[in-house]
Amino acid sequence: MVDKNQTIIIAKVLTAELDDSFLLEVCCVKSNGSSLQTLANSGVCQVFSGPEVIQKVIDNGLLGKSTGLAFVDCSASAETIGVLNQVVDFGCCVVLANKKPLTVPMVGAGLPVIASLNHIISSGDPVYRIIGSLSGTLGYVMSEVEDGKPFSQVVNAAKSLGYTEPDPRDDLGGMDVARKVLILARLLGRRLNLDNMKKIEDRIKQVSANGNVLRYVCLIDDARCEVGIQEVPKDSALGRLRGSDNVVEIYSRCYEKQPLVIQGAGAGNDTTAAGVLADILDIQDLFP
Ligand SMILES: NC(=O)C1=CN([C@@H]2O[C@H](COP(=O)(O)OP(=O)(O)OC[C@H]3O[C@@H](n4cnc5c(N)ncnc54)[C@H](OP(=O)(O)O)[C@@H]3O)[C@@H](O)[C@H]2O)C=CC1
Ligand SMILES: N[C@@H](CC=O)C(=O)O
Repeated sequence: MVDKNQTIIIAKVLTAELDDSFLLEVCCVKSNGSSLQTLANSGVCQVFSGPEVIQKVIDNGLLGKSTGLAFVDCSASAETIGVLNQVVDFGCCVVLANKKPLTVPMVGAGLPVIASLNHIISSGDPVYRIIGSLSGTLGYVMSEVEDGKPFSQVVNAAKSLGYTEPDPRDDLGGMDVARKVLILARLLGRRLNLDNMKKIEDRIKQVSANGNVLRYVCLIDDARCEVGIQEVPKDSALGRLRGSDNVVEIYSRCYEKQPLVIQGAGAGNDTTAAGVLADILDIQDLFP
């Protein structure tokens, strides 16, 4: 286990399961804002400081596929990309919540968006269009501001509820959604980069009194891959979204008139942790 400053190495990592009570202790230390160093006397682990320890773990072959250990990146950092490349080269299985490497992490937190899309793709069903709202933070902010709450108060609440990225500007500026959409477009075989994404102009001021609402919408079709604020009917699937819910509609040959719809909580610590755990369990069949 690694945070920005320390690495914990469990003594019997290759032979024994991680003890639940120790895991709980680690969670308590982190949520109290204390240092992992406080666990040094637990007798369960050794605690090291500095990034070079991770390199030692890699060099000692602890992260090869044959060890049965997976590498799980729950940071929001681009600094992990070098380590990720190395462990992938060793044949180690990787699970990502981190979107900065721009390769298949979770999209929609615990929602089965990637799994459903992979299912459609592997059945040979061509996907024509994906439309959705994929930011728990922006969904929450928009519906709370609609209800008359002040923007700054709502953004603070979104952060304390665990919806935002560590730096909420990633959500508010649309970059977090842009990463998710790029990841989906790449799954469809589109060779795009973040620079290719078109940002629709801010149209907040133009919302009329005709029953429409603003939603941060993402759209992928043959011609477009775009994210931005759109005015949508209040009674549409997107308009009805409340709180941190995400919704994704997938249109394919089989789902031509009635799209496959995935909807539910798209941000939050619990749903994200459940999604990471599901991904870890999914890869266990790959181990000998
Ligand atoms: N919250 C959500 O609803 C969802 C989040 N995600 C993704 O999960 C990731 C984490 O989000 P969240 O849990 O909210 O963020 P937090 O800031 O709460 O947690 C990030 C953790 O990563 C650690 N970390 C940061 N940089 C490094 C590094 N270079 N090496 C090792 N550890 C590092 C931090 O260490 P330290 O404690 O020392 O700061 C911290 O413990 C993000 O990529 C986000 O996009 C995905 C889906 C939903
Ligand atoms: N910050 C993200 C969390 C999930 O990726 C969001 O608000 O949707």
